[in-house]
Amino acid sequence: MNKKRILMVFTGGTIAMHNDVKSMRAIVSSNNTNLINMIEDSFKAFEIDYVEHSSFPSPYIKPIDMFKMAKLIESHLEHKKYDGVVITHGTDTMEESAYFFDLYFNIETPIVFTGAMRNLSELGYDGLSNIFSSILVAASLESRGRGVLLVMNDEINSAAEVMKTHTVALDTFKSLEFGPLGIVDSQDVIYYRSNTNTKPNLTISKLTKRVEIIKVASGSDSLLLDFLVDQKVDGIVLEALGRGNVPPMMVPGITRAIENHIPIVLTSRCPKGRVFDTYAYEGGGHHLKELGVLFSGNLSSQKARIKLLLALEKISNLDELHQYFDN
Ligand SMILES: NC(=O)C[C@H](N)C(=O)O
Repeated sequence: MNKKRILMVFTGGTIAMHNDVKSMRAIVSSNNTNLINMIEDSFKAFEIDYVEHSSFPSPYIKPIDMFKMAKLIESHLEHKKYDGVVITHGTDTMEESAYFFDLYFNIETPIVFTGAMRNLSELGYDGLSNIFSSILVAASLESRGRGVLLVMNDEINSAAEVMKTHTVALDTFKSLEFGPLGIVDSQDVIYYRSNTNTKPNLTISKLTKRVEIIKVASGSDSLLLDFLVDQKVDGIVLEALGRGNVPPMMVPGITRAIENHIPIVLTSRCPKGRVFDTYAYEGGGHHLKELGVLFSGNLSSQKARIKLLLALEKISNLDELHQYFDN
């Protein structure tokens, strides 16, 4: 039987780090040779091609890097047939890169993100088992057409739903609202449900915009909104209160941004649930909707930012942007 063929792309993160002997704190490894040797020893049942893209701690990864990675993977997939793709990535911004890819790619081939919470020097390094489960998921026919996936701790999550929820725990990645799509158990890839998201096709040919996030708190006013309008950013995501409400002192800033053709996307600082136009008081969701604010369902602010960055490359008209967000 032919071996399944996997494309593995290294981008960095704790999965490829080790402890500095002096400080005993994690530092980036200069190459992935150790990791590749471990993979080669363990996974002889697969044919794996390796791409050493980078060794970034993931806080260094910018949206433009995500775009370049997506292009690179696209060109590999055009030149050779793969059963699946596995991308190793730092966990801090993994949910953003994975969601970027989810919006960008419109293919059946499984793309799986994975990483580690413990580095190569630490007891209980979880990188190898995460890579193993990810290869199994990427090679599984059951994974085709499910969008981009994130596999850690033997759980399979959808890039559109998943979030890093714990600073250090091995089971940090959770789809808080819906639970995992499935699991890996004794080398079996088992799916329990289908994805909830209907994703717009946001395959883009360039990435040029700047979108910032403002977190709303009690007493927030228009200071940060005014600053971003003055800076001429291309879009603003508000991580608002509860169902999607802001203090009335923010309304002048929101109005000014929209008058300056800067789209505003509404998310909630609650980790679960949709934003909705329930409240008609000044600054309430209904009022914000009347002002022209875009609603982003149950996306986190960091994912809504990625969606707006991509959407703005396709469209700048507010009415048409509503098509990408109001669902
Ligand atoms: N577990 C990790 O990978 C965290 C690391 N700071 C990173 O995102 O690169």
